[in-house]
Amino acid sequence: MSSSSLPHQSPPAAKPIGHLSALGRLLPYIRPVLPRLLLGTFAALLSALLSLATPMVMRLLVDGPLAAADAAAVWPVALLILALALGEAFFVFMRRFLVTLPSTQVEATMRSALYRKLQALPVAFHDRWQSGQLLSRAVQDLGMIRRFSAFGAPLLVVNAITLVVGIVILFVWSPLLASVFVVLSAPIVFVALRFERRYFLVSRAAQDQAGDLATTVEQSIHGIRVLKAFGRGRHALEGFTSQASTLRETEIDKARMDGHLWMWLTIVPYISYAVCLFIGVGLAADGQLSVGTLAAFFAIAMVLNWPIESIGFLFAFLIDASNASRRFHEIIDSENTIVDPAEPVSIAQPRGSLVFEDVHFRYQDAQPRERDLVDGATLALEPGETMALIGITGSGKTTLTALPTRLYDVTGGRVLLDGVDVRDLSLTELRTHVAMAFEDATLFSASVRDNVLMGAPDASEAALERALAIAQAGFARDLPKGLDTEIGEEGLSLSGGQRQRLALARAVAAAPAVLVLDDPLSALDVETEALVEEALRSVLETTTALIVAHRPSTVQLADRVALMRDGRIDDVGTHSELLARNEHYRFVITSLEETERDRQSIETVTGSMAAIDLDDLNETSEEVAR
Ligand SMILES: Nc1ncnc2c1ncn2[C@@H]1O[C@H](COP(=O)(O)OP(=O)(O)OP(=O)(O)O)[C@@H](O)[C@H]1O
Repeated sequence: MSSSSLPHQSPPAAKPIGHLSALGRLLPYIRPVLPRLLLGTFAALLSALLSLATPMVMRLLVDGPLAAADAAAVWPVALLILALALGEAFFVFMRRFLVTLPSTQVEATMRSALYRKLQALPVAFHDRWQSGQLLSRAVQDLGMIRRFSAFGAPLLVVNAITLVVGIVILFVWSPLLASVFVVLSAPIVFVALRFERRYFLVSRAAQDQAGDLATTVEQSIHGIRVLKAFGRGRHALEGFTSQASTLRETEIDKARMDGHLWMWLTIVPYISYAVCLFIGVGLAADGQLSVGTLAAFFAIAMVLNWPIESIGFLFAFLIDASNASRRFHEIIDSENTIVDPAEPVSIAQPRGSLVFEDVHFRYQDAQPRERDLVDGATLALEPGETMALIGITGSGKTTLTALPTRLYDVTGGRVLLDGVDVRDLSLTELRTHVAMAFEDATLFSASVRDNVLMGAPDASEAALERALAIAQAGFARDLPKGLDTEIGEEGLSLSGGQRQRLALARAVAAAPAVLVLDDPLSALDVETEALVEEALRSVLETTTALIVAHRPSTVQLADRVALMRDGRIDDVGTHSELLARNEHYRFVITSLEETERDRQSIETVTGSMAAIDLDDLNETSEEVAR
């Protein structure tokens, strides 16, 4: 899927909800730490109010001891100003101390909630969302929300209150000067509104672009072997650089808008001060205003300078945080369609009968005119039966095998386990009864033991040994720390065949009633595959198995074979029955045999090449050269 077609990547055309509503949605996460955050905000408010008190004391100083030339009276006032400054510093410290802890807790709680949701959301959700978009929400957006709750929000509240209190003081001292100051500062509101409209879109675009960039990094690291093998490093770098410069331009756009707003927020108040100074000096000269009041008026106006100037970045901060909240809630609000039923049925002793009953399935992004990918598949597996599933590529085999464990839900028909619709079982119980191994064997950054026992953490050591033996994964014991060896991210330090064998051991260790294997032996060489198949027979005697087969030898492992064609089960029977009666089956088997022959010849050639002595090769080439 092309990245540009993903719905979450482009900024929304219109604001779905306002900034305050978007931030209000964070309340459930903030509520537990709200008292402490409010206390921090209160400390910040006290420090701001103390900063306003200083000019008031100065006014007393100028109109009192200074006007009366009373030097002795200056000292107590100076000490009072010092005390106010110390008080202000103390409350600044208290604000930081009080808000840091709760804001990190908000971030951690939200991150856990996001991770829990991502785990619960169905595979169909993950098909549509790029990993980088999820990653950037989990890291960048939540960091933004933490900083806003610790710093932005308290400062916004405090600065707003400081501004109001400061303006009220100005009005008390000189209604005329205060009115001039307020009226001349009014254009700031229009500038801010214009800024809000434009900044909202650019801020959202930057956050989405950061997500795209994270996706690119993730993909290139994930696919580093392919990039290196095909010499595509430069191409990947060019793509990354182009994305990075797009993000840079967007960030510059943001900074430019911020800078413009900041400029107006600086210019406009200073024009107001200049006019006020002009009028104020006139008033003082006429004796309508004391010199102390005029000095204090400007001292207050200067204190208000910061709350006014900070509106710019705090407003930008608020928009960034509200966008971060929207992006977070886009995940949290995603509907999880694959959930436990209201009243789950339980199967105490599963026998392992698996039935597909007129099953239909189509992916979410399928076009309306396309037929269903699984288009009325009906298939019954008896308890303990091993059924191979074959068909030409794209016939829907992998998709069908994803339905019993509810990786996807059927869009029509039913999948029954021991006669119970799989949607009526709790997901935990269902996935205990049905285990899967995929062709693409994913392992985690954990020990071999933890990887294998993922589906059965309480399994005994004997069960673990048995699973490893069946999957021919004895090599794991020879790793540096045996089964406690940590395997690298996604098991990339192991060979493809080794990873597949561990993934198969994981499915076997889960001791399920039904085993669904989607071509899990494809990376094994012929001999190892034969050994695994032989060992699997012992498991498969008691376990129902549905095995997607791409090799004739896997087909022979099965009791019966189901032939899938155009999303339906075309025929079911033993290998020889189908060979005798079904032409399409013969065609599929022939093509599997041809593919297998090609594979074996490649293996033989690779094996012989490995056996050639390099000295012989050198001698031969020298002879050829001669
Ligand atoms: N997550 C997905 N979203 C949309 N379409 C998908 C998705 N996964 C598979 N498809 C499409 O479904 C079709 C059938 O895929 P599926 O993997 O089930 O076939 P298959 O028979 O297992 O093929 P193969 O033998 O090559 O593995 C393909 O055309 C594929 O493009």
